[in-house]
Amino acid sequence: MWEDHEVKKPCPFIAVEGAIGAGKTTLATMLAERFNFPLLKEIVEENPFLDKFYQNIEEWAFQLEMFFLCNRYKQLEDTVKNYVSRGMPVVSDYHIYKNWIFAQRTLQGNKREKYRQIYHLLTDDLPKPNVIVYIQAELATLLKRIEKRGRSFEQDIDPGYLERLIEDYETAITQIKAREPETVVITIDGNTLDFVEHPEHFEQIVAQIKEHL
Ligand SMILES: Nc1ncnc2c1ncn2[C@@H]1O[C@H](COP(=O)(O)OP(=O)(O)O)[C@@H](O)[C@H]1O
Ligand SMILES: Nc1nc2c(ncn2[C@H]2C[C@H](O)[C@@H](COP(=O)(O)O)O2)c(=O)[nH]1
Repeated sequence: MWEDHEVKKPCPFIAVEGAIGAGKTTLATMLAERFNFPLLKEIVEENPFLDKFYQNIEEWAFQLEMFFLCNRYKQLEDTVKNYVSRGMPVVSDYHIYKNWIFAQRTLQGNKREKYRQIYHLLTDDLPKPNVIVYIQAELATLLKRIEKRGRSFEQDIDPGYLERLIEDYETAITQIKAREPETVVITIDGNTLDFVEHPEHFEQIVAQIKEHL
């Protein structure tokens, strides 16, 4: 149980967010290790639609978004059962809202409306993270990191798509701040803070998070 407080604060459910390649998985893994919290990690490599999606977004968007949604729903259901409902902290490399951020960008018309209804049915009653670590990164940074990560199906991602996602994330974070004032949002400058190469940058982030735990 999480009972390490003089003033009662909620048990940490931390989500690391940011656009593709911002450094979510890397930072979430480092934070989980540092705080000794269980890590909830995105399933990417086994996704059967990602490759096809990047070749033809319009054709494959609905299948891909549904696959991500169902996978994350199952993962979060397990996380709630195993950790959150038992008062145990957890760190995740995504927020469930990510599904809707992407779906608004990739789906149109009837399919978007069908997806919206299913998204709300599945997620409205799920516990949401109470701390969001948002890694803000510009296009040049994302492109560099995507190249560094080297997944073949991501190497030809349209920079315009990434640019729009950067804007979508900015909008989404602003909306979350307004809608959920109780959620702590910590914004990290992913362009200048290099927590991979510079341990002192990581320590800076840890100190910022500790203030809210
Ligand atoms: N702050 C950083 N500085 C330098 N390289 C980074 C940084 N964060 C992540 N990386 C590298 O960039 C690539 C993408 O990071 P990753 O954590 O997979 O991003 P995301 O999960 O947001 O898509 C990886 O190769 C990782 O090692
Ligand atoms: N269309 C969507 N694509 C998604 C979603 N979640 C992840 N992704 C893509 C983006 C990357 O190519 C890859 C891994 O994601 P990272 O954010 O960890 O880089 O999968 C989604 O919900 N919809």
